[in-house]
Amino acid sequence: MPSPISPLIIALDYASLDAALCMADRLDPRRCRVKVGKELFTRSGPDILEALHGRGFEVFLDLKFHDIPNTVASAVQAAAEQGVWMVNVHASGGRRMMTAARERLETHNLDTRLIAVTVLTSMERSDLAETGLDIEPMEQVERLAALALASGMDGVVCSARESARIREICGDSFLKVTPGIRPANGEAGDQRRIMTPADAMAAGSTHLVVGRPVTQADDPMAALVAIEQELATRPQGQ
Ligand SMILES: O=c1ccn([C@@H]2O[C@H](COP(=O)(O)O)[C@@H](O)[C@H]2O)c(=O)[nH]1
Repeated sequence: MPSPISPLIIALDYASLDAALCMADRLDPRRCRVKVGKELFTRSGPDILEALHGRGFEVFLDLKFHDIPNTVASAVQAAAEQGVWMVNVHASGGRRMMTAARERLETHNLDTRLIAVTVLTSMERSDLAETGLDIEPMEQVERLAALALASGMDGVVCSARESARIREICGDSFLKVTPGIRPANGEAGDQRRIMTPADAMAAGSTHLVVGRPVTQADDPMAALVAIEQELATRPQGQ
């Protein structure tokens, strides 16, 4: 299947396979990738992956594995063997967990992108403090991104607010997959560290994850086209 040149990944956060495919059938796999998350996968199982692959989509399976190294490595292997383009783990699972996942993919010659979640985009400083980390999200994101790089990850999930800093620390080719994307004046909802699509790209994000701004819009296709136009018309060099 041809890789889309677009950085857009549409989050298919739906409660059924039929609802997700209804949306997918309006999308063009040459213009975006799609993301399958916990709700949809728990309800539909691997059938959704087969259906999306059959339609030509590259799929990011966003299950954020976080467990002991052997369990995570086996889950990552299972995802990759189902042909997903990208899968993720939590960087806070630590170096041995991430390394085990990387080694498992290499042992089985699986080329699925493997990335690690740093700090969820729904979290702000006060949320971190309640978990015992009384620091700015940026500090923890920097720490976990460096650990993810050292543990063989292809990139991280972070907010676009951290993309520029991660590019400095981890380089251009290290993927910065950024949810929390909101059009100007868009509703943040439960997200806390947000950015507009154009600003996120200018900051160095390599991929933009967009869910509700498209899927919950009155006219999802118009919302998607508006984002595509915002990206197409952003100033050169940004
Ligand atoms: O830190 C993270 C990690 C994952 N997500 C996922 O991205 C989408 C965002 O959806 P919106 O509707 O655009 O807010 C969603 O599937 C999350 O599970 C994230 O938001 N933040």
